[in-house]
Amino acid sequence: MSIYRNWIAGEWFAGNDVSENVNPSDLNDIVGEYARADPRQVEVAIEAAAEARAGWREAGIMRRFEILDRAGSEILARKDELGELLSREEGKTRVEGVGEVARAGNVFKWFAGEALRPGGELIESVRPGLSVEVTREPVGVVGLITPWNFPIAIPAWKIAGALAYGNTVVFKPADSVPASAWALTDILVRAGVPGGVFNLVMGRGSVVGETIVNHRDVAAVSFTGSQEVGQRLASQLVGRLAKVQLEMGGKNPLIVLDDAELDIAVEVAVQGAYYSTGQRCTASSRLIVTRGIHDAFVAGLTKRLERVRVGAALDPRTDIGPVAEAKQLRGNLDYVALGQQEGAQLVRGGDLLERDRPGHFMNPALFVDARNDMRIAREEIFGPVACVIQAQDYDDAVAIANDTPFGLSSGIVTTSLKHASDFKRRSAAGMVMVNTPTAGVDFHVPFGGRKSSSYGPREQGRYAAEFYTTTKTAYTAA
Ligand SMILES: NC(=O)C1=CN([C@@H]2O[C@H](COP(=O)(O)OP(=O)(O)OC[C@H]3O[C@@H](n4cnc5c(N)ncnc54)[C@H](OP(=O)(O)O)[C@@H]3O)[C@@H](O)[C@H]2O)C=CC1
Ligand SMILES: O=C(O)CCC(=O)C(=O)O
Repeated sequence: MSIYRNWIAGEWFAGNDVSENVNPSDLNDIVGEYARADPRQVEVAIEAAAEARAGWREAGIMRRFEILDRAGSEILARKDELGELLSREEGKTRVEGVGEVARAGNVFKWFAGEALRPGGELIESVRPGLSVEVTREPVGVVGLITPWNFPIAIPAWKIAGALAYGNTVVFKPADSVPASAWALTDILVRAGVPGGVFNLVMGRGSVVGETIVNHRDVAAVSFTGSQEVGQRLASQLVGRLAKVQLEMGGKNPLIVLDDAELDIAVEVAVQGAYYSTGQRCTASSRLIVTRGIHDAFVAGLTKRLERVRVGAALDPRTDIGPVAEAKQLRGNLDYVALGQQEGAQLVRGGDLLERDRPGHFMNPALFVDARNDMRIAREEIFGPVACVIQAQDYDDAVAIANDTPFGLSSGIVTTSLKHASDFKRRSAAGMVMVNTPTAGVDFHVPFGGRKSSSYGPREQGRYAAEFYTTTKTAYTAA
């Protein structure tokens, strides 16, 4: 098996250490072997990115547009093949894998256009005879650190944004899912991204990630992953006055009101809580249900879960693939045990599933009689585990929904326009959904949350410019 290499300073570099990319649907299937960059190689990548800054700025917006657009076109043209690769390495179903690749392609197309959109303002000065221009400039070398749950879409929205606004990039994907990151790099290289402007450094966070975060030439770091790591990185980065953007966990509430249409409520809950194996920071892990509909909702959801098929990611009959990693599976099972110790009632699933091939399969777990102060209701589990919390009425439901250390996404299922409008206003989350799952977002609008979920400016859409650029105010005397 040939070893996939890192792209550093315009060349493919081998390494002394290699990671095996294992298919979570079949632990005997090795997707590929990927070189891990050593600290010196990461430094070379950063130095190359620093040197490439001026040339990339001068290359101009048409060149940026062409490269990003070309990359987007190839990603879209190869979405089935790349989607299959993604599903093989991460475990989401083929439909989800292909959908994620299409999203990545569209992200590149959108940011290609963004490179061309006019920026800046010409403002009258308060002093006669002066004019003021406010323009945006790239921040410089940007480090991008991404997680395993969206192996191509998250890298895409960070890389495309960084490059569109004229920055150079050092990109570190999660060690367990390098295949999609490598394929994306290969596409960018063939799309014509100049040497040094974009660098791929695969490997472990403790080695590659730390080197990026602590290097003085890295002006900004965009990170998606756990709150624990994100918070630590932020203090290191702020300590040396670098810019930082964090997208971390969620404990997203889905409120179901008495007036909800039951079928819609059940479907929105199943999709939001369990699809993609619950491995989305936007997953609905707290189902907050008012008294009048509670029993019917629990019965409907339990029945619906009987029809959900857990299986190999590439089996067309599968609704929910395996858990992506052994460590994550162990964590999920520990939370299932903890929930029972805390007094919540496990009404379905939560156990390991045997398939014909060895894989990280578990039955989606549903708890009822949970309280919002239980750890299963406060901590991000990041797996197919959801709990139902009963609320007295709408106001009680909103109070419970907002009582969380997180604030990424929230949802409500209701036929009441009054409650829907009110909830959009009162929800303490960065994204609010009405009659649609808390997970699954558009690629051209801001993404991010509040409290412990996010830190720094929003990702995606035009709002991405806040992180990837810095403003300059110029005064000219007539
Ligand atoms: N919001 C989200 O989308 C995500 C949330 N999570 C949450 O985090 C939990 C743990 O998942 P996990 O993958 O371990 O998340 P991590 O936060 O450990 O990993 C996210 C990224 O950060 C890197 N990293 C880890 N340590 C460092 C470091 N010291 N310096 C720089 N980079 C570092 C990782 O590298 P590597 O893994 O390669 O070593 C990976 O690329 C999940 O159970 C879930 O709760 C996880 C993923 C995504
Ligand atoms: O829900 C989505 O579409 C995006 C989720 C996401 O970005 C994440 O889980 O990290």
